[in-house]
Amino acid sequence: MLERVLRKWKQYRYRFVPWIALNLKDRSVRSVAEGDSDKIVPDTDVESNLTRLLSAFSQYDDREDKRLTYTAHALKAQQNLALMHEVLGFAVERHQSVILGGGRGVVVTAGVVPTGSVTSLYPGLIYEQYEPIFFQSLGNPFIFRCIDGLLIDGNDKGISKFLYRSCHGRDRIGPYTVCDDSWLTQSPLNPLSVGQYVNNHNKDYPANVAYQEFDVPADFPFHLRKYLPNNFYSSSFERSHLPQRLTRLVALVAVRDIQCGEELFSTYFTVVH
Ligand SMILES: C[S@@+](CC[C@H](N)C(=O)[O-])C[C@H]1O[C@@H](n2cnc3c(N)ncnc32)[C@H](O)[C@@H]1O
Repeated sequence: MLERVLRKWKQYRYRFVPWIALNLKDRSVRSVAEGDSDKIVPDTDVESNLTRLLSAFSQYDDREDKRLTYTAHALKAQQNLALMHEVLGFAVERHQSVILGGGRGVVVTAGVVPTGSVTSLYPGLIYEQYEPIFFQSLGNPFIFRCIDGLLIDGNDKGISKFLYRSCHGRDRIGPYTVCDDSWLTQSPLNPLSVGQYVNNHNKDYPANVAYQEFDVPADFPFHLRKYLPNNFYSSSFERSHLPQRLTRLVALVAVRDIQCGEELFSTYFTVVH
């Protein structure tokens, strides 16, 4: 009996550690097959969705990554939100959740999201299982666990914010940045980077998006990397013995059409069979 319980427990690829500890009684799970096959749509679709949108941002952007003034930053964020609507046919933004006590959530503020679209991305600093994340994880509800054990810290405050900014600066190549840190502000320059605010579904609000993990291939256009909201905690030198991936992204993919005004809800629990 105990063995069965333990086996079942180990099968959980729980996404948010503190949340699962407090809400076991409310759980409902999304099943995925063995391996990393949590694919809602082919990875190539995720990549083409992204490159289409990021290329549109890039067309209106300077090549070099200068620090913007507060006003210029806010204007660019608004411009990119409008471009998102134009290119993808919808826009999403942070908003008070419809769930009482649910804090912030993410809402479709324009257009309709077609099934299979990338609605948002889960931003943050990526840790290997053996890397030190203890202090960052204290009281932090934003640690996302990937199916293969990688952890993504999507907290936009405190030590998490400090570490992301520091790795963002470390990995600059001359004047160019290889990831985006504007998701740490109120106005992300890539409006997709709000997936960390998506709340867990409940019986009144079933899940309308699901997490899909995606490794960015080495031939991803360099000039678009500055819009990607993830980076590794360890440097490329420290990672030289590991599988080569530019970064890990977690896309929240629509599992049905989502209308304007609806909030996005995911499933924080995933069982791998
Ligand atoms: C990843 S964060 C999501 C963003 C969060 N709502 C916020 O305001 O920052 C996870 C936390 O959101 C809250 N949350 C998520 N789903 C919820 C739900 N269905 N009902 C109430 N609170 C929820 C819990 O506090 C959880 O620890």
